[in-house]
Parts: sequence; structure tokens; C-alpha cells
Amino acid sequence: MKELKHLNKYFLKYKTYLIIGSITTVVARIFLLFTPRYVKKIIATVEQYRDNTITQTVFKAQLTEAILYIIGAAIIGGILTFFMRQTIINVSRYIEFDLKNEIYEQYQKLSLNFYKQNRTGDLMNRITEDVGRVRMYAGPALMYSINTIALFVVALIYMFKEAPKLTLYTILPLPILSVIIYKLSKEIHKRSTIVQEYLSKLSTFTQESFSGISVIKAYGIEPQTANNFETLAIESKDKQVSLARVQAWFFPMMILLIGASNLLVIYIGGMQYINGEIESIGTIAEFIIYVNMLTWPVATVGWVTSIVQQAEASQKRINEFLKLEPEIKNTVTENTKITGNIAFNNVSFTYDDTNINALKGISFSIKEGETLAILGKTGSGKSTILDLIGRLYDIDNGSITINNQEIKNLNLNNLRDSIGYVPQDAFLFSDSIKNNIKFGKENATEEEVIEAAKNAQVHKNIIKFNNGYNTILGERGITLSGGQKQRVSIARAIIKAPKILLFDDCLSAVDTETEEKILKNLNKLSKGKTSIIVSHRVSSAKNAHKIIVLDDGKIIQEGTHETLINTDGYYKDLYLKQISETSSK
Ligand SMILES: Nc1ncnc2c1ncn2[C@@H]1O[C@H](COP(=O)(O)OP(=O)(O)OP(=O)(O)O)[C@@H](O)[C@H]1O
Repeated sequence: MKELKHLNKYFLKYKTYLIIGSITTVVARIFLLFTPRYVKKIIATVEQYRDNTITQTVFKAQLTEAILYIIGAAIIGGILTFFMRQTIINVSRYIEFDLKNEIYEQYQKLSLNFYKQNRTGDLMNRITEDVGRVRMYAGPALMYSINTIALFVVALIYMFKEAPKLTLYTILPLPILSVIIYKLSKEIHKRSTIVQEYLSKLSTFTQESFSGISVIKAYGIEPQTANNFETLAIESKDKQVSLARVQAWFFPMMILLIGASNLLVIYIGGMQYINGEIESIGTIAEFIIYVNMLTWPVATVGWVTSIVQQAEASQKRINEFLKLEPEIKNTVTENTKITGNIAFNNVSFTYDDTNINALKGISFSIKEGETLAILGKTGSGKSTILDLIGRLYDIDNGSITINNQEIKNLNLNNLRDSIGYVPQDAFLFSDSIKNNIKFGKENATEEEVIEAAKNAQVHKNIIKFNNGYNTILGERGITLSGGQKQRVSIARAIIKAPKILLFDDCLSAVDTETEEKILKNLNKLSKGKTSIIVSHRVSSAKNAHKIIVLDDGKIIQEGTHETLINTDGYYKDLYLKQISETSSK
């Protein structure tokens, strides 16, 4: 229960509902337990009438009274049970809601490294499946426990008062029932976890095959994919069958044990009645009802124990993430002014997970309003520089300053608000084009959206769609071409009008003519802003105030287009190669 202590703050938050729920539960049980006692009374009345000890009028009056009591108690008990569920089960839903939000907020705070170390499926599972299991503890398990305790205490008081020896015999099989249900529940849980694993394997497989359907079709491997699916589906079915086999034992075991208890009541009760130890045959009827009323709650003891164990395991997994301290934290609460004066001083950086030393003593500076272009072979560290400016990672050595202030001493929210970042792999949400652009500025007007799209040279494409800016993009924006996606992503950064614009090879999928137009627009828009353009093309870099060329994490060339094309090296070679490619087209 150590891990589940995390939920105590929520129990405290909803204590009023829980107290009302618990009281309602106890009172409901008291009312529901009226039935067996009045059944006994009815049978005793019938016996008295049979023995002529009461008149027909008295018999009728007593019978009517008992029946009315039973109906009344059942109605009140039913209403109270409804309120019991409305309070305790609702609380579990509130806790589920709070916990999901808490986890989601924590996920948002954690840095990129966390996302690389953990698989998306696992992150999703903890916020859905695990929270679901914890909810079972906070709701049903709690409700059934209160219910069982209340029912047991009230029923046992009534039963002992009525026939102590018979009571002992009646409750004898119940602990056995509880243990059996516990064992069954554990086995069911074990097997259903395996079933769940297979279900998620199946859904991952299908999802991937649908996303990659064009590759599957192009390579003509549909039969192979279908075979793989079938193998997985057969394994999944076998696991389901094995689960169903254990589940099938649940109700027969219950019926068997209820039957055994009923037999005991009838046998022992019958003997006691014959020996004159109990007055009325009604007591036997009363006890049979008690047995049937107590069986389910007793079974739930086993069930609840297994729920609590599952919840404990799930909460442990949740706590593992909740306790993680974000690697990148905002330690500055007051607002800091962000300008576009950026300087890298002997910066080195190694990725924790791969141990790749991506940057080795990088130094450069760029003034507000200037454009810097970064070129270099693939894997040379270009994107890493952009990530470090957004402080997605903290550096190992050296310093990064913005306006002469260490990046760590800047308010992280201010820093990220001042950056418009266009990633290499444009990610668009399954939403309208308009909202995807507005992602950069939530309260942007229609005109601003159109203006940004025009500057990104994508407006003409968008208006050709039937629904224009309201066109909904499919998963990862599959309705757009690669170049269109990149341009929507550029519009998203432009609309934000940030101090610093970071473009990570985001013009790779557009033709050189469109690239030229976009760069011209960016040039106009980025007055007073600092832009960093990562590219493999000289055409993207030639107008920059400064160009740096990276190789294996180090700067190998630095200068303007003019100086670099006149210096032997990577840039000049690239320039000559790209010029000859263009002229040969
Ligand atoms: N998130 C990461 N985790 C671990 N290693 C990484 C990560 N991102 C990049 N690397 C490694 O760091 C090195 C520099 O990568 P980076 O993405 O900065 O290069 P790049 O110059 O932008 O390449 P490209 O032109 O192909 O985009 C590479 O060796 C790469 O494998």
C-alpha cells in the first residue's frame, strides 16, 4: 500500500463525498437487512395461523405489515445504494481525472531525453491503463470494502442475536470462498495482462501496416503482412481462450459455495428446529437469505485484494514517472528580456543515450537582426545547435549566451516564447490547416493566418482545397505533400513573429524557385529578428550574414558567401556542384 499513499491527497480532497458515501452505505445495508428478518416474521405468522394461535384478521394485518416493511426497506435501501454509487464511484472518476492531469502535466515538464528513454506506448499505458487500475482501487474496491464491512457487521449482529450456533456454521464456508476468489482473480489478472499485451501488439501492428500501406503495396508484401497478422491474431486468440477458461470457473465456484452454505443452513438449522433449539422454521429461511446476501460481499474480499495489488503495481509505475525531476528546469521566475544576440563559446555536447559527442568546442556569435546559415554533412551537428538554442538539452562544456546572459539564467518560458522553430520533420496535428498555423499564435486572426501562409508560399495551395483553410489534415498531415507540410510548418513559425527564427533544413522538399521566394519573404519578415537556417543547399545560405560549415561537430569553415566561394573547402565544392547541377537541368 506504500505506493497508493500517493492517492491520499485526493481522498482528502474529496473527503466530504467519501464520508457521505460511507454513511449512506451503512444505512443502506441496515435497510436491506430488514428483508430476512421480515421473511422470518411472515413464516412465523403463518405458523401461528396454522396452529390457530392467531385469528385470520390478525394474520392478514401482520402479513400486510411485514410485506409493506419489506417493500419500504427495499425501496429506501435501493435509493441509498444509488447514492452510495453516486458518491464513491463518482469520487473515483474525479480522482482518475485529477491523476491523469497530474501525469500529463508531468509529461509536459519532462525533457526530450525522457521521451527518448521511454516508449510512447508505455507513456500512453501509464496514463490510461494504469490510471484505470488505480481507479478501480479508489472506487469499486473502496465501495465494496465499505459495503462488505457494513453488511457483515450488521448481519452478524442480527444473526448472532437470532441463532449463534447456526451463525457459526453459516459463515464457515465463506472464508474458503474468499480465498478461492482471490486465487482466481489473481490468475485472471495474470492472464488478462497477457491478453492486453497481445491486444496492444495487434493494434501496433495494424496501425503500422496502415501507416506504411504505401510501402507495403509498393513492395508487394501484402500476403506476408497478412500472414504476420494471422500469426499474431492466433496467438492473441489462444491467450483469450486461456483467460476465458479461468474466468469460466468464477461463477460455478460461487454457486458451489453458496449451495454448500445453503445446505449447511438447511441441515444444521433443520436439526436445531427438530431439537427445539430454534423456535421457527422462519429462522432457516432468514439465514438462507443472509447466506445469499453475504456470499457476494465475501467473494469481493478476494476480488478487492487482487484489485488493490494491481492498483499498487500500477501506481508504482505511475509514481516512477511522477517522481522524475525534469532535467531542464525553469529556475528563473521573473521575466527576462530575450534579444537575438546569440553566442556559443566553446560549446561541447554529448547525447546521454547514444554517447555521441555531437558538438566539440563550437564558438560563433550572431547579432540581433542577422541571419546565420549552418551547412555541413549529415550528422555533423547542425540540428543539435538549434536544439541547444531552444534549451532542449543542457550543454556539457562552454557557454551559450543570449544578450550576454547565460541561457540557464533566462526564464525558460520567455526563451521558448521568443523562438519560432521549424523542424526538419514537419509535424502537423490532425486538425484544420488554419489551426495548425494558429498553433504558433492562438489568438491569430484569419488575416494573420492568410498572411503567414502567403509568406510561406503555401496560400495558393491551400485555397485550391475544397475546404481551404478548414481542410482537415489526416494523421501526421498525410493529405499534404512533403513540401506543403514544410511550408505550413514555416507559416506556423512566422505567425508567431518571434525574436529568433530557427529553420532546420525545412526547405529541402520545396523546389529552388519556391525556396527563393520564401527566403525573400523571410528576409523581409526577419527585420530585427535573428534567423538561423540549417540547410544542405548553398541557395538557402548565400544571403546570410554569416555562414558556418560543420564537420563532425566542429566548425571547419566560417565566413560570408563571397569569402567562402573563393576559399577552397566544403562550401566552394558544394557551390560548384550545385551550380553545375542547376545548369545541367
Ligand atoms: N536525439 C538524439 N539522441 C542521440 N543522438 C543524437 C540525437 N540527435 C542526433 N544525434 C546524433 O548526434 C549527431 C549530430 O546529429 P544532428 O542531428 O545534430 O546532425 P545534423 O547535422 O543536423 O544531421 P542532418 O543533416 O542529417 O539533419 C549525429 O551523430 C546523431 O546521430
